Amino acid sequence: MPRIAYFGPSGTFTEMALAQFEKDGAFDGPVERIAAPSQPAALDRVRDGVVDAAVVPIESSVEGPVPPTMDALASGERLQIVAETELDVRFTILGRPGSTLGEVRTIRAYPIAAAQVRLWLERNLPDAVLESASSNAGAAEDVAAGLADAAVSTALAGERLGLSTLAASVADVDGARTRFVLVTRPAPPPAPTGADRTAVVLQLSNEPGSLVGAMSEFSTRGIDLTRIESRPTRVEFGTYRFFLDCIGHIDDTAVAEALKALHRKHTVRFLGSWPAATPGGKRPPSDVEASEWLRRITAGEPDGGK
Ligand SMILES: O=C(O)C(=O)C[C@]1(C(=O)O)C=C[C@@H](O)C=C1
Repeated sequence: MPRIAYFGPSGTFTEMALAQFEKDGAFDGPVERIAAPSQPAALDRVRDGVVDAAVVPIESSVEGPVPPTMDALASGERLQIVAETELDVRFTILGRPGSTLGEVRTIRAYPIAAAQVRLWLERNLPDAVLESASSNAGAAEDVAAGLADAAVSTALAGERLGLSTLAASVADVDGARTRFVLVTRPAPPPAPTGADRTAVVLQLSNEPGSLVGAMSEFSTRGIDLTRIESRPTRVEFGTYRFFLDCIGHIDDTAVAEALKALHRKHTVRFLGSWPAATPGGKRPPSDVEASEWLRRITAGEPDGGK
């Protein structure tokens, strides 16, 4: 049975994302779910071979990148993203049974969750002290242990721990979604579907124009970049890594050519090509017609007039 780590403890959105991958048939059969205390810990278990894969959150439509995931993918042994799924994110405010919202003096939240309910907290719990928790389900465990009065959490965590719902469907931004990825040790990427995403991390040489030059490897080939993030290298002040996502698969000639061109000049970490959960954006141009033209002219045949 495959062993799959996830950012836990049990009851996180990340566990729901793993359940979604299971439902979508990402694994051959049942899996053993293994909770990890953080995203880097989940990914290290993949590196150590303790688990076959890990599920981690990577991007929120409200808060953007999930930094611990990005940093853990950029350093250490290379891992590869093989699938993604997206979930609607609405939080449940949990308290101990019998408690009310009016009694809440301290509330715990995972920072990325807190940022998604800031306005709600200002309006509904203006005097409560906000404290940091290790995850959404970790916040609920803290309430169950008596460390805080309330948690910004999930309904699933509330059910598991027998807590009361003080407020349901809490979100500052309607339609908020988070994207989660399934990560394995390096392996041949899943076959192209025509609606794929490719991700790399670039370590650019510190020269004028190197970022523009890297971007132009994509733009001149008609490749649609869907995300650009920078994170400090943490080695030298003022040096950054760039995370780039584009539409297309490494089997698409345009994408492969762009990555080869980047590799010639910079350090490129390939994070994978995998099917996009919500197809969109412009596919890279096909290479079929141009290759056929090249074949004709090198075979001494008429060039087709184009
Ligand atoms: O999986 C969880 O429940 C988490 O605590 C993580 C996480 C995240 O890091 O984005 C997941 C979804 C929400 O966007 C808020 C928090």
